[in-house]
Amino acid sequence: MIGDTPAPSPVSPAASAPVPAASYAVEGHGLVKTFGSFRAVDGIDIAVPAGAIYGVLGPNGAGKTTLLRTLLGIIDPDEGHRTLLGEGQPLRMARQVGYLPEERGLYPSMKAFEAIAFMGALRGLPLKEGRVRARALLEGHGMGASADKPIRQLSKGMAQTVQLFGTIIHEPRLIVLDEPFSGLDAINQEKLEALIREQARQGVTILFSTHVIAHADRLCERIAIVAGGRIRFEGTPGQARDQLRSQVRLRTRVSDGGWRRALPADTVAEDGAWHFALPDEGIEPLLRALLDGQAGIESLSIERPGLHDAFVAIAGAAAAKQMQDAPAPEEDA
Ligand SMILES: Nc1ncnc2c1ncn2[C@@H]1O[C@H](COP(=O)(O)OP(=O)(O)OP(=O)(O)O)[C@@H](O)[C@H]1O
Repeated sequence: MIGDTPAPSPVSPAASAPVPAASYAVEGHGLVKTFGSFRAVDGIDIAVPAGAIYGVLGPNGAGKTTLLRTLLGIIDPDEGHRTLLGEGQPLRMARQVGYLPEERGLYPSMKAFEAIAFMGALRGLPLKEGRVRARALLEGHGMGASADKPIRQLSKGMAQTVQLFGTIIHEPRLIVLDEPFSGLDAINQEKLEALIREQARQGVTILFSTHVIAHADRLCERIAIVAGGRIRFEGTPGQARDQLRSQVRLRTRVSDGGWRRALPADTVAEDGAWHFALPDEGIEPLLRALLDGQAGIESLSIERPGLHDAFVAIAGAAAAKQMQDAPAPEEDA
């Protein structure tokens, strides 16, 4: 579910109306970053629409962190150029960006609200204002009792939430989160998803990397699937799924008859059921043949492929094996 954030229309990229350049919060063109002879980012074009929740999805070592750092201006590309909030020199926009790096780190003896205010100060927010906002953020998210506790007394999930609050305290226009869900339990993952949606509702652009398909599926209006330093797919999760055909599972009481000629050529019999991809013409002609032939339909299901199936088809089974899937949280608050 994408919350109340306006989503781009779910049409194929070819049919999409061109988005005006100013509507992109982040753009990268022909980006290449090598470490020695290794191309960690190998010719990437990316455009993140302003206001979108955008996921960069890929296995460990795919180049996600290097891509995010390159887009942010933390490292310079060997080739290509990027634009952050319309600015060709990304670091100039640092105060309007919130960045949660993959390596987390807070001063253990600092109080939670001070840590948040301190991170805001690094992005230009006056400390006094930061302290007020930090307390409000903590209280607003049920963590008021932890405001004066030193970081070392917080649980890992709470400390990560504090760092996240420090990432957004200066009210950035763009939030970039590198693997924000890793190390969080299901409840804190759910809270983080809610926070991301809340920011997006306020018009903030969210760009995050993940190797958990379920998060991208639930949150993102658009995704880029990255493997081996390249983008293998870019579009909506629905468009990714559309790369595969829906799968039909049919059980019949009668096992043979003239109606079997109507089964598609790719049909396989397994576990007492017929399995095949949904034909282009739909299920209706087959249904007619089954009814006319008195096949005795016991069950029929048509399943749309999940994003995980699409990921396997796009990035390959080896890359998919390295993806870690998380349990789906309960419905959103
Ligand atoms: N500073 C560096 N020097 C040498 N190699 C690097 C450097 N940074 C990244 N790499 C290599 O580039 C590749 C891509 O790394 P990157 O961290 O961008 O991937 P990732 O998709 O974010 O994966 P992970 O989630 O594991 O960090 C990896 O093989 C990594 O070892």
